[in-house]
Amino acid sequence: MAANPWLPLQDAINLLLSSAPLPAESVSVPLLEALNRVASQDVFAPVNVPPCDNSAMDGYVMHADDAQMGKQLPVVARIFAGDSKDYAIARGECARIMTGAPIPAMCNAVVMQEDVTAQDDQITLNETVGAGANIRPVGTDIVSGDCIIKAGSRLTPAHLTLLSSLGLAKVSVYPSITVGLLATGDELKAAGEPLAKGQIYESNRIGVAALLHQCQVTLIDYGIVPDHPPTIRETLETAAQQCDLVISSGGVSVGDADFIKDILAELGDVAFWKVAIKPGKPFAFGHINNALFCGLPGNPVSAYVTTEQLVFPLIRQLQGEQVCAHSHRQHIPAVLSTSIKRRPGRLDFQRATFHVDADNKVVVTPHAKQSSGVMTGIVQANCYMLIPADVSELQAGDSIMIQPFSIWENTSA
Ligand SMILES: Nc1nc2c(c(=O)[nH]1)N[C@H]1C(S)=C(S)[C@@H](COP(=O)(O)OP(=O)(O)OC[C@H]3O[C@@H](n4cnc5c(N)ncnc54)[C@H](O)[C@@H]3O)O[C@H]1N2
Ligand code: MOO
Repeated sequence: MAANPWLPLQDAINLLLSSAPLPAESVSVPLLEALNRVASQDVFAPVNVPPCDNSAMDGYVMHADDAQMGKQLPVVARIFAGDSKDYAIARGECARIMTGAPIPAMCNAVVMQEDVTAQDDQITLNETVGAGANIRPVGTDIVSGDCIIKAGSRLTPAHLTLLSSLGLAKVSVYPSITVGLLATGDELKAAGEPLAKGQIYESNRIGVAALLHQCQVTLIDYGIVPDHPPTIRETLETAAQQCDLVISSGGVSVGDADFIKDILAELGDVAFWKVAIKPGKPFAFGHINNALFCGLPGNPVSAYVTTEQLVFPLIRQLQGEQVCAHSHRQHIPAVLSTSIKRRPGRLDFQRATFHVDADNKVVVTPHAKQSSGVMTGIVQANCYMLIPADVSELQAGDSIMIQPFSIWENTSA
């Protein structure tokens, strides 16, 4: 047997990614329904944005030769945003212009109204400006024909705003994937039920479901399943028929009621089930017929961390993103505020809090309680602090990488 039978995280993610086919189909949906989904086609701009040169300020528009301090100019027109008239503004004249209004022919400078003295229909300039001042030229943002969104990009509110600015009401995205969730364990009770001795409230399904909401999957809840192999088998078979991916929690370690790996091996295959991360070492991955299967550890923090570190990259690729095993999350360097001693062997995702100090240094402090049953640690933290597998000791002042919570690396193609 190998000295370290646990799979390094990168290898585990690479195995997950190599099992995740990219979606083939595409659906066109209204923009708001596309939020957090993945573009299935490159999007090319059908128009220029802005469509014409326009004013960036409320002020006065003129030829730049007239935009000299002390100059007096008659105001011969008022131009509003959306105005389609062709104004003829001669040299030695100007027009009142509002933000967003088209720049008339022969004019090439706008002076802000704060920089003029206006009286009756005449202004005196208190500033000199050059050609192009306060003008947003046609196509500054987007030139017609530009590729503005690449296939494989996850669509954010900014993408939707951009698409809308081009007059597009729909966008092509990859179809939703269906994910089944179940929690195994005789001790688990649903909220609202009384607890008998030794029982606990089940919390992993809601935590995982809430995390997966961020990737817009269709969820099917298979509930709490007792540690009874025939019932687990039957639930997994049903879920595998109905879902692209089935996720269970609990029963994946080595206890006498940990049946998940054996049932997975019976119904399909186990690609791996031990990953060198802490928390989250027992994590089973495999197939049941055409469905992919992830068996999360039962401890709530372990289930949460493995969802973020292992299930997310898998789902993102299943949804059409091209995911990179080592940069699917944003990492930033930080300075450790305290010394740490620990048992090496697994990449540790310690729950921690970072802040930026007076010298602009990012300083990170691990949470006092690192047990994989302590969910308050995650709630109170704002990042994971990553201690490499081979490190057993760190000193205050050492440099260390952190992953801020809820910020994904932009791996868009
Ligand atoms: N001899 C060994 N024991 C354990 C090992 C090991 O390597 N050797 N690994 C430990 C690690 S690390 C973890 S993580 C856990 C994972 O075990 P399981 O996936 O089999 O999970 P369970 O035993 O079913 O449950 C663990 C723990 O979590 C509670 N739990 C389970 N499901 C839920 C849920 N849906 N909501 C809330 N809490 C849940 C459960 O009651 C247990 O307390 O194994 C270690 N053991
Ligand atoms: O890996 Mo377990 O998840 O350490 O508690």
